[in-house]
Order: sequence, then C-alpha cells, then structure tokens
Amino acid sequence: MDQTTPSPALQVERLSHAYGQVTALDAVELAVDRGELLTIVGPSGSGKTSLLRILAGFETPNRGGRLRIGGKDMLDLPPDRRPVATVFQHYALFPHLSVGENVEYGLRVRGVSRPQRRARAAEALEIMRLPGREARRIGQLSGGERQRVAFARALVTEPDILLLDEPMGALDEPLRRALEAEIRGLQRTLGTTVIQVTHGREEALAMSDRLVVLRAGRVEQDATPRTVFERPVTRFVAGFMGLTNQMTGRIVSAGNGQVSIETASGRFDGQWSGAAPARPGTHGFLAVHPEKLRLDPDGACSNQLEGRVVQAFYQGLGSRIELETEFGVFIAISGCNESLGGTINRFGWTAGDCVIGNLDAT
Ligand SMILES: Nc1ncnc2c1ncn2[C@@H]1O[C@H](COP(=O)(O)OP(=O)(O)OP(=O)(O)O)[C@@H](O)[C@H]1O
Repeated sequence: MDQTTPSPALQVERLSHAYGQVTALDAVELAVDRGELLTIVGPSGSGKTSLLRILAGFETPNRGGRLRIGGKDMLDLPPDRRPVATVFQHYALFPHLSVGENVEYGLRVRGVSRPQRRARAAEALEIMRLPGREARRIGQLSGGERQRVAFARALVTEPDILLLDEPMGALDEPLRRALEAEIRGLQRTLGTTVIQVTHGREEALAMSDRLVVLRAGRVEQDATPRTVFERPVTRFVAGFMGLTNQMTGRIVSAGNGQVSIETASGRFDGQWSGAAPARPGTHGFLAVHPEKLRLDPDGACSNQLEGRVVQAFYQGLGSRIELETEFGVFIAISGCNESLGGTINRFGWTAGDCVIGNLDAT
C-alpha cells in the first residue's frame, strides 16, 4: 500500500462464519473509511448481528477471512483489546451500579486512574446531554436516558469504531429521531467511524453515508443510500427498499440507461439499475415504488396496466390501494380517500419512476 494513503478504518476480507450447518456469513468483503457512518441492513437471519459480533470480538469466524482495524489484524485480539465499543439494543448496563460507575466501567478495566475516570465520565455524560447524573441508579432513568448512558459508556473509551446493534430498537418514535440526530452529530463532531445494524429503512436512508445490504450472509449491494434506493441492483434489494410492485420479462432494448422489458402484456420502460450492462434477450425485472403509481395516468406514463381494486385502506393523508393485476397485487398510495372497492382502474407510472435490472438467479 502507498505509504501516504492512510489505511481504511476497517477492512473485512472473505469473512465466513457458520453455526453448525447454518452459514451465517459467506465471504463478506467490506471496507469502511475513517469517519464514515455505515449501516448494515438485511432481513432477519441475513447475518447482520453475526458480522457485528465478529467485528467486536465476541465471535471468532470459523470459516476463514481477515479483519483489520486501522491496518492491524484483529482476529487474535479479545474484545477489550480492540479499538471498538459496542452499544446494544438492550443497553447492557449494570443495574447495580450507578450511572457514573457504568460509564467509567470500560476505563476501570483498562486500569485508568480514578480522577481521570471521573473526569472522562463527566465529559462523556456532558456530550450525551446527561450532565451531573453520575449518582443516579440505572432504574431511575427512562429508556431514552439509559440508551444515552450506554452511548456515554461506549464513547468514554474513545473507540476508533463505534458499533451499534439496533441501538434504537427499544425506543419510541420521537426518542429514535432525537437519538438519530445525536448519533449523526457525534459522528461528525468527534469524527468517529460508526457501523450500525438497523431494521429501520427510513433510519438507514436518513442517517448513513453508505448502506450494505446483506442477504443470506452475502453482500448484495454496497453503495450510498440514494443509489441503493434509486438503483437497487437486484430484485431482492428493490423489494427490500420498498419497490414492491414488480414484474418480470425479457430485456428487449438498452441504451443510454433506458431499458425496456417485453412481458405477456406488452412493453414497459424504465431506468437500468443492474450492476453489469443490460443485455437484450436476458430476463429482467421491473420494480416501482407504491408512491410512484398514478391512478389517473396521463401521457407521461408510458407504462400502464389495469387492476381491480381488492382492498383500500384509509391512512389519513390518503389511501393504500391494492390492485389485482396479471402480475399479482400492486400497491398504490393515493391521495384520494373515496371508496374504490371492486372497480377496475387503469393506472400507470413513468419510465423515470421505475427501475429495470437483471433477474436474480433465485
Ligand atoms: N448462536 C447461534 N446458533 C446457531 N445459529 C445461529 C446463532 N446465531 C445466529 N444463528 C443463525 O445464523 C444466521 C445469521 O444470524 P444473525 O443473528 O447474524 O442474523 P441477523 O441478520 O442479525 O438477524 P436478525 O435481524 O433477526 O437479528 C441465522 O440463520 C441464524 O439463525
């Protein structure tokens, strides 16, 4: 490596792990830059927690691979010798210790002197907007405050990398939003590299510099949130990002990023989103987000279909409408709240509002 180029904060190479016969991670490759906020998403069982536990040192990969942090090999080091700190969904605070003792804990095991521990814990609590709470018992704090103590306890050791495992999973919506902003602020002001796992799609899109989508232990896409949302490389990623209205067909033309697929019901146009160039004649998928369907399609909607309204749910600002089409059920979010049950509707969407990609192997 070029001596002048600083090594990435974290490098994972061909990391594989199994629990008995169950493959949890399959040749995962990952590089995270210093100061980056990377979010790992994926369905339940895709390997997110396993990956985070291996990074933290709580699990050792048993099918090979490499892990380097700041250019140094980590796999032989125990958790407390790695420059990382983890915040879990369920706080993992010591209930019998005070707030101050909880925050100081990581420094105590590292042999830091008492006055220094005190000063650094006070500083971390200040950053987490809990100044002067050292003497409180954990049981006297709200869920949001406990999670902020957990963050203070992680930050006090000045980790190079902060690992967050669903840190907001147990919090309600307003607290989530507040903590989201706090994490983003911390990451920017302290320059800490953050790697988090979350189930919240909006949270992942809003907070992250980069998203990694895991599927069955493999990295399916690794890109900016915008790219993953607007250019999902596979049908799976499209569905995971909420582009749940999908059809399949044969790719018939390709050029300038515009592609068409031929289906039993005619031709549909969209933006190419595959990782490799489009190849006419191969199988492809088209995916479009429910918000992009228009129930009164005009000339701009080169893609049009007919559907019978099977369900319509009132949602306050509009309705969620399920339309039975020859490609299965399509969902539209409509601004109108009238009852549409049983009616046949022609609906459509523009080529710019949908993506077309290679059909997954599975
Ligand atoms: N201790 C374990 N023993 C056996 N199998 C395990 C163990 N931990 C995880 N697994 C399996 O490994 C796979 C990956 O699990 P992992 O917990 O990493 O997924 P995840 O993406 O974090 O899931 P979730 O979103 O549900 O937390 C799953 O098939 C899971 O059942």
